[in-house]
Amino acid sequence: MTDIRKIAFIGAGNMTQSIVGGMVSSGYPAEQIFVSNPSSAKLEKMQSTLSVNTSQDNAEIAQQADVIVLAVKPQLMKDVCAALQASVDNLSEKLIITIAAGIRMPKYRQYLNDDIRIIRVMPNTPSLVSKGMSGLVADERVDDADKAYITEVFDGVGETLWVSDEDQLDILGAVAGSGPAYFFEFMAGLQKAAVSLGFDTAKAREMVQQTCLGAAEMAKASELELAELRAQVTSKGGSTAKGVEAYQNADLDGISETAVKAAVKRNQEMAELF
Ligand SMILES: NC(=O)C1=CN([C@@H]2O[C@H](COP(=O)(O)OP(=O)(O)OC[C@H]3O[C@@H](n4cnc5c(N)ncnc54)[C@H](OP(=O)(O)O)[C@@H]3O)[C@@H](O)[C@H]2O)C=CC1
Ligand SMILES: O=C(O)[C@@H]1CCC=N1
Repeated sequence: MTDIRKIAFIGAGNMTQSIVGGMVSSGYPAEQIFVSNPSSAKLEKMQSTLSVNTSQDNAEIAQQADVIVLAVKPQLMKDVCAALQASVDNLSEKLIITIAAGIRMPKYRQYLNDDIRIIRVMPNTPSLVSKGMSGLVADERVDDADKAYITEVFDGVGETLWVSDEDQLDILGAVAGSGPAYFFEFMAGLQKAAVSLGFDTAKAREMVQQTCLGAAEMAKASELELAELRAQVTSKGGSTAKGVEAYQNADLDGISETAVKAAVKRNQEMAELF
C-alpha cells in the first residue's frame, strides 16, 4: 500500500470481518484500522486475532478516521447515518464507503450530507482469504486519489472491477456478492450426494472442496471457454456425460438465471425500501 489512511468500519459483521481479515493479511497496518459494533463479542475477537482498534461507539471511530466504511445491514443504514450526521464533524472531508446492497448514493447524501464523497463497493466474503471479487462505483465528487486508494484496499483482498453505474452494481452484487452462497449451496448438494452413497461427511467435504477449488483455478488459468473445459472432462459414452445430462435436464442455466434475476430484483427493492 502506498496510501495508508485511517479507516473506520461501522459494523463488525461477516463482511467487515472478511475485509479486515484480508486487509491485515495483505499488510494494511492494523493500527490504522478501527471497527465499531454495538455488542462486544465480535470486537473482542477482531481485537485479539487482528490487533485492530475497536469501539462500541460509532461516532468515536468515525470522528478520527479519514475513511468511513458503512457496513451495517441496509435496514439499519438510515438510522446509523443519521446518528453519524448528528455527531461527527467535517463529514464532507472524509471519504465515505458503503458496502450495503441496494441503497443508492442519493440516499446517503440525504442521510449524511449533500457534499459527501462516496464510493459504493460490493465485496464478497472470500475477501477473507484474499480471493474476493469487489465491484465499485463512485460519485462524481470522488477524485482519482480516492479511487486509487480504495482500489488498492480491495485489490489487497482479491480483485476489483469498476462499473459504470449503480444498475450494474446491482447485477454484479447478484452474481459476485451473493455468488459464494450459490456456490456453497451447490457444494453442499454434491457433498450430500457423496454422503448418501456411503462416504463420511469429512471425506465427502474434502473431495468436493478440492474439486471446486481445482475447477475454479483451472477456469481462471485457462483461456478456453467454460464449455470447452467441461468437454475436456466429458468422455464420449463415459460417466460424466450422464451426470452433465442430469444437470442439463434440470435446466441448471435457467436456475442460475432465475437466481441472479431474483437477487437483482431484491437489490432494486432495497433501494426503494431503505
Ligand atoms: N455478507 C456478505 O456476503 C455481503 C454483505 N454485503 C453488505 O454488507 C453489509 C453487512 O452485511 P453482513 O456483514 O453480512 O451483516 P452482519 O449482520 O453479519 O453484520 C452487521 C453488523 O452490524 C452490526 N450493527 C448493528 N447495528 C449497528 C449499529 N447501530 N452500529 C454499528 N453496527 C451495528 C451488527 O452487530 P450485532 O450483530 O451485534 O447486532 C453486525 O455485527 C450489508 O449491508 C450487506 O448488504 C455486501 C456484500 C456481501
Ligand atoms: O444478501 C445480501 O443482501 C448481501 C449482498 C450480497 C451478499 N450479501
